[in-house]
Amino acid sequence: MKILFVAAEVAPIAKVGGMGDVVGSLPKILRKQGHDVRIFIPYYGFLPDKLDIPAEPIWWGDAMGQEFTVYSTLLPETDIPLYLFGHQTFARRNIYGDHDEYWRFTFFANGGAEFAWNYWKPDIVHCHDWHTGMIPVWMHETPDISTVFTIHNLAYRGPGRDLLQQITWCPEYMRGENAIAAALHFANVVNTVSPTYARQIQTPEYGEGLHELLSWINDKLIGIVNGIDTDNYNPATDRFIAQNFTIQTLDQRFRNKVKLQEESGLEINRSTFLVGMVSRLVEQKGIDLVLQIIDRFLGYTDAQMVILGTGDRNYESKLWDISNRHRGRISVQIVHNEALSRRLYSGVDAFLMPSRFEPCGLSQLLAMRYGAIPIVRKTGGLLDTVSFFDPHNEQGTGYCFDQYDALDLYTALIRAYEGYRFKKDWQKLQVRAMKQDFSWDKSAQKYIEIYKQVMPLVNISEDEKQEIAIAS
Ligand SMILES: Nc1ncnc2c1ncn2[C@@H]1O[C@H](COP(=O)(O)OP(=O)(O)O[C@H]2O[C@H](CO)[C@@H](O)[C@H](O)[C@H]2O)[C@@H](O)[C@H]1O
Repeated sequence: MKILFVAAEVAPIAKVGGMGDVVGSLPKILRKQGHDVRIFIPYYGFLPDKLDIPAEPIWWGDAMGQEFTVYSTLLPETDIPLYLFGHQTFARRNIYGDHDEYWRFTFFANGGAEFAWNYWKPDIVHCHDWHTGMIPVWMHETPDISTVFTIHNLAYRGPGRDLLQQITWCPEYMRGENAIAAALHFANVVNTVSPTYARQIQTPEYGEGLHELLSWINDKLIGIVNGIDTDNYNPATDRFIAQNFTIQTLDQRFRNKVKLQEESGLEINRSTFLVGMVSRLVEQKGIDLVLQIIDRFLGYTDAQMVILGTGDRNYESKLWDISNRHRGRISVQIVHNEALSRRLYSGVDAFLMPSRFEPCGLSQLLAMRYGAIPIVRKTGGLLDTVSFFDPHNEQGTGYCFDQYDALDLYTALIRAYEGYRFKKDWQKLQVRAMKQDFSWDKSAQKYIEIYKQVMPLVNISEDEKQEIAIAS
């Protein structure tokens, strides 16, 4: 099958959060399975620092009354063709946060559709989040291209219908009040990134105002849990961490902790309980709960914390204030730093993720991969990927709490703090967490199934049709 991924982010060259990880890792597995997967992203101003891009474009196009160019290169260290949508609106060095965000990503999506119609025609355009929400609308009358739309974050719904009508071709028949809603109506299949979240978004509490529409389309809505790139994120070979280790050499892991304490200005002590967070600092991630309990937690225990993240100014400055009050006990790093994130995953004892909602979450998977025990709220993908630690039966992989409530979080943190004193049990818990299979293998298979389901009939050869008939 020929599949074009269209997205605003791709790791490792243009990543803000988890969507970038997915777009950077799933295509590798799909290509290994013999599918021709290619990626289309904006040509951001910082990309020439990160990869070789030929000076000459491969294609010129028009969308929304503007000309654009497309450049062709490869995703670093892969054979995946990467197409860059070139226009000066993307020449800036940031991905998000500008006043014209709705315009420029709708323009990008339109460019992606033009590219798929006119230059490299895929069987399926796989669209990611609101930035690409209009593609299923534009494509739905193209008989030889189908669309899959993945919701990584429903909280961002993109431009409303009025703006879309002003800036782009928004056909009369289009339904949906914003870019995401339009995608939900017109994509051939919609998925989100865990089964629990796929159910939750059909309720008013999690549906961001779209729960009725999501329930209505539920026969084409599925949840597929994310994987991680286990070659790239491997504690045995990771070149960014101080000490490589495996399950067999877990006793060496403390060197990463000491290094992290040193690097973050914390008191160096390998037996102090160290909790970490790597997160976008936004409402979704439960930062307000953390702010409510942090003084008490540091006051009543001798634990330490390292927080790495960027996001809302308000959260950034409150965390910064706290770090000034508890010097040597908590380190707050307001930067986006991939290498430091790996040193954090490999050095902390426990990893905190008290999300208000969580479509899947990759950070808890990375934490487990690196032997850090997750402390999570039981919601969305966190519920699907972290199981309750039961020391008596030696089961479970982390500490979980139910309610979005500061006391519940505090109790879970204290349980983990106490649990850490029982070194043997803790080590068994680490081994169980590290043994979990978070590779893409199973989930990639599920994506292949949905691609097959929506494969345009006109693109299927007679032989393949016969195979399908036999199989069904
Ligand atoms: N300051 C920083 N420095 C370095 N690295 C940082 C960082 N802040 C975050 N990261 C990295 O960004 C990624 C975050 O991924 P998550 O999936 O946990 O959350 P996110 O909300 O961004 O993703 C959304 O999309 C993904 C993908 O579908 C869903 O899993 C998730 O639930 C949904 O909210 C991790 O790789 C993490 O290490």
